[in-house]
Amino acid sequence: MAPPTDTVIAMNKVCTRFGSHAVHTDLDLEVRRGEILAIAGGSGSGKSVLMREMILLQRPTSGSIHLFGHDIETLTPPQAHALRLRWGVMFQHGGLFGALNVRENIGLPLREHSRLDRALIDRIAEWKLSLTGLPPDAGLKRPGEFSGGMLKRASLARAIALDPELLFLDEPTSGLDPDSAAGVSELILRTHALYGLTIVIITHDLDLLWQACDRVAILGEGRVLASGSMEDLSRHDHPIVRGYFDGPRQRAAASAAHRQREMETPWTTR
Ligand SMILES: Nc1ncnc2c1ncn2[C@@H]1O[C@H](COP(=O)(O)OP(=O)(O)OP(=O)(O)O)[C@@H](O)[C@H]1O
Repeated sequence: MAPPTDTVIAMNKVCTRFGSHAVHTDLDLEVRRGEILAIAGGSGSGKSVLMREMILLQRPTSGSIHLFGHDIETLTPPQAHALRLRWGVMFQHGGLFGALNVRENIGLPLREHSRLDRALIDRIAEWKLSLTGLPPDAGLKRPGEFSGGMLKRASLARAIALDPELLFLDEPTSGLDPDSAAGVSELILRTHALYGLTIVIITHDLDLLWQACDRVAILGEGRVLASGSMEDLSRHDHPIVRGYFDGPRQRAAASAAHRQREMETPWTTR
């Protein structure tokens, strides 16, 4: 049966095996239109594999996946191509090409998938770059000249080059100092508010989970152990879920989120 129209991604009874190693054994997950959903879970719990399955880079061993209402098993190559244009992906390590400058990197999806001329593509790339808070001259630099936080911003600019409906962010704050991580977290919220996107984030970052995400799905034991808001999950008693709430770091992240909510800036009203 097709999922409801406000469901962007529906995964049912997904199993994923590599030889005898079962990564997902019975995984159900729904991504709803307009939400920011985080996928969290321990190392090796299958978060990246799950994302690769969502973006058609990998097939599950069994189970069903519907993307924008389309069963991936019945997709023709042109349908798969059309679907791929509806999402943008920010990879963990940026995925920018070192031989191109940052503006050319951001313009790459437009060069591949549109007939716009070079000058217009450059203008659009500069606009996307400015949305991420990078200075105008940043576009002429090579990715190798950027700090970790700047790379994440440039990579986000490329992910939104084609104005996607759906955005995948793989560890968007990993490896960043707390200030840069907070800046990227705020940028995610601003991008979400500006474009009304659906966003799927893979992250371990407690501050990001608390401050930016509508729902969090926690993976473990081959499935989604629990999903809901961080407030909902804080009442869950599975030991892996408790790991996100018990301990000084966990409590500090929760208190910071509560303080932030009280201050209520325009893009942190959730
Ligand atoms: N192509 C592959 N071939 C064989 N095993 C794989 C392959 N891709 C992933 N795996 C295995 O699947 C499991 C889940 O990997 P995955 O990268 O999804 O974990 P993760 O939750 O993203 O972990 P981390 O947080 O450390 O990045 C791991 O045991 C990994 O070794």
